[in-house]
Amino acid sequence: MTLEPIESQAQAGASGLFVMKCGGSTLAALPDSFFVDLRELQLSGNQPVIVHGGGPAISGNLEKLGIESRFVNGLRVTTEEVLDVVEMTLSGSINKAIVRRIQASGGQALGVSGVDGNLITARPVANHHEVGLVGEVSGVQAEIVTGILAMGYIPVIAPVGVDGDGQRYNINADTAAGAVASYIGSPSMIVVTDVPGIMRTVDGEKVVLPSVTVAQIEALIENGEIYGGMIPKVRAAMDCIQGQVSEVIVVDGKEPRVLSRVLKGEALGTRIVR
Ligand SMILES: Nc1ncnc2c1ncn2[C@@H]1O[C@H](COP(=O)(O)OP(=O)(O)O)[C@@H](O)[C@H]1O
Ligand SMILES: CC(=O)N[C@@H](CCC(=O)OP(=O)(O)O)C(=O)O
Repeated sequence: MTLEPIESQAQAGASGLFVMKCGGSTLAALPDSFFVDLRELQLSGNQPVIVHGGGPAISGNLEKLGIESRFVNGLRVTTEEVLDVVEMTLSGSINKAIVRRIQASGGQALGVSGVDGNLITARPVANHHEVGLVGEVSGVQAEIVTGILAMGYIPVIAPVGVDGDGQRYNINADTAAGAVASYIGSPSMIVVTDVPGIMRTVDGEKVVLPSVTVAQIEALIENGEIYGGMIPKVRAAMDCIQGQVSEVIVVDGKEPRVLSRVLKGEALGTRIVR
């Protein structure tokens, strides 16, 4: 398999619209300068949309409450009892912590979960017999996202979905972010995590792949070089890289001014392209 660098394509496009997924692995470690960079991007006419995770915080809260938690293929087995903690953590403390950090940097943010205004509608995943109340996205009310942007706020979205009967679902944050990017027609999605990109071992050394195509990803999953928490990211990328979403970039949130550098097309992290 050859993995040649591929030139960056759309970045934020003319609209300045981009979706950023922020993983629970990195949220607490994000420096204040990350939010200053975000604020400056917003001031210069970009339209950031944030979808966040919070897996480690959910696991911590479940442990404190003595509720058992386990994952099947990267998805948390979710009962109603677990879902109470998932919703409390994602839509509550994590969502509001991000909103507060943006506001403290001088930016304007409005936090919602996928439940608010039926923003993210969901249905049970195919393997719901194994994982319980985990959802896949059946729709996104794009006009809520664009409406929040039009008011001058950065939408901060927690990945909890709802169906027509009012049933809640736990949605993997990478999956939710990819769906939001698709439905709002964002040219790119930036996945901010705790590693410098998608890595593989070459001559016994770990190297970051500057770019990978959707076809190459399958081989990397097959040979075990992509595993665990990276799997939902690349699967979400494969699902959303079509239509208007032309690239998904996986980057480390601790890299200085990572968002503006990625949007300028700098070779940082891994770009997943068609
Ligand atoms: N090929 C790979 N390159 C880089 N990281 C990988 C790879 N395969 C698996 N991973 C794992 O994926 C993790 C990121 O996923 P996860 O912990 O779920 O983060 P997040 O909370 O940001 O969603 C990395 O810390 C690393 O352990
Ligand atoms: C179904 C499922 O597994 N949902 C995730 C939602 C949070 C998430 O995805 O957070 P990260 O991005 O930090 O991993 C969970 O319960 O942990």
